[in-house]
Amino acid sequence: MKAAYIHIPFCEHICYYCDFNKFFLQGQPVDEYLQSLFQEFKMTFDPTATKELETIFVGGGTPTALNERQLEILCKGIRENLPFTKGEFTFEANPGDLTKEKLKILAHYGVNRLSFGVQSFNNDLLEKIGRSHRVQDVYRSIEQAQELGFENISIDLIYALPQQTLADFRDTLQKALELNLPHYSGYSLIVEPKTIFYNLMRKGKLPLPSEDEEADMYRVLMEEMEKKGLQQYEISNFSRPGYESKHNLIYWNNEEYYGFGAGAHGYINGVRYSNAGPLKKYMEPISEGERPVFTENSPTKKEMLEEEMFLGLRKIKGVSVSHFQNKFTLDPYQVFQPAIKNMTERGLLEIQHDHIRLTEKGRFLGNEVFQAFLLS
Ligand SMILES: C[S@@+](CC[C@H](N)C(=O)[O-])C[C@H]1O[C@@H](n2cnc3c(N)ncnc32)[C@H](O)[C@@H]1O
Ligand SMILES: C[S@@+](CC[C@H](N)C(=O)[O-])C[C@H]1O[C@@H](n2cnc3c(N)ncnc32)[C@H](O)[C@@H]1O
Ligand code: SF4
Repeated sequence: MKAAYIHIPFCEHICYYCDFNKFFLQGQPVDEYLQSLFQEFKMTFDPTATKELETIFVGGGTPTALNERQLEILCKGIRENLPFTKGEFTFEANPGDLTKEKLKILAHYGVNRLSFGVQSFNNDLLEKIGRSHRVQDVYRSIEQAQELGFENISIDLIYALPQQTLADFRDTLQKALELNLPHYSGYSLIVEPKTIFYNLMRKGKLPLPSEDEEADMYRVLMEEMEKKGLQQYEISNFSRPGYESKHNLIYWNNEEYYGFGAGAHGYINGVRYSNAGPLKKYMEPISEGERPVFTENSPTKKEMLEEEMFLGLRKIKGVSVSHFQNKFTLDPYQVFQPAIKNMTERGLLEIQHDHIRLTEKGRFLGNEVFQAFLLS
């Protein structure tokens, strides 16, 4: 394992679309939570399997919702408990909550990549989706971060938001690209059960763009990124060469990683697991010296073959046939013969030298392609 994900499940407000594991910050036992995290590092980390981590990703929730004191404790605890010297160290940040002091703390502890949850450059839309930050906060936070020497900065955008038009999305994209950042993510809105948006949708009160409009937005996203020299390297991710997210590539390459924190998932020594999400259920076992694992599953060979394909096909480069053969001593063309044939005939998949990959049309219908790779 050369990657670690660390989950900070606190937010200063709850966005209408979000179903990640998170709790309203006020009144939460944040200090205790951080101590539990460090205990979890100690009881989970396997020094024989990992000499040095190559990537650390601190996500949430909102890691930057912690106050300065807590943020410093978190960074210090990470550096004291996990072996890491020179790799990619990402923190997710909410544009509104990142003060100069907090940025200085992150810089001091070697954080070298920031991923901002910007979502949109339209203040009306930001309000409608329940964000607390406004466009001005984005500019301020990014400027401050750059002044302090952060240059590997990414922003997340969401499209197909309620009442969003193609013209609006174009405008957001243009403003995002004017910032000249080395990395962008563009996600289409997923209306997840138990979110405020889901309830509105059930009542018929969520005016979403049509599927065609959503596809148009995705097309424009890809076109505009390309025009700016940002290479698409995954269905939703674009970067200047060399600025791909190394951490996320580890997921798509179907490699193992540690997952620490409430609700985090990990993949260690052949076992995929997820931690308990509720804070009490996460912290209690740890206080008794046990890992807070909630679900555990050791993928069978068949599941591993499937995962290799549907994770790998998310990358624009696709799945390397020779790597697949070396890893599994099986030929993907044989294992997945019907799926490859069918999806190629439908123009959703193509073979390029050593790689099996989605066609441009396939990128719009990724889920359909991934499903075809489930072995019966
Ligand atoms: C879990 S959030 C954490 C980042 C930080 N808390 C923030 O919101 O700024 C990570 C990213 O996932 C994306 N995301 C979250 N919920 C989504 C949804 N329902 N549909 C599409 N994208 C979503 C957003 O772009 C968000 O920035
Ligand atoms: C949606 S992605 C956004 C990544 C961002 N676009 C970037 O380039 O760095 C990040 C979110 O995925 C979730 N996530 C990532 N890895 C995770 C893991 N191992 N366990 C649980 N959640 C994870 C977290 O909610 C995190 O905030
Ligand atoms: S999108 Fe980010 S800030 Fe909003 S509720 Fe989810 S984790 Fe918190």
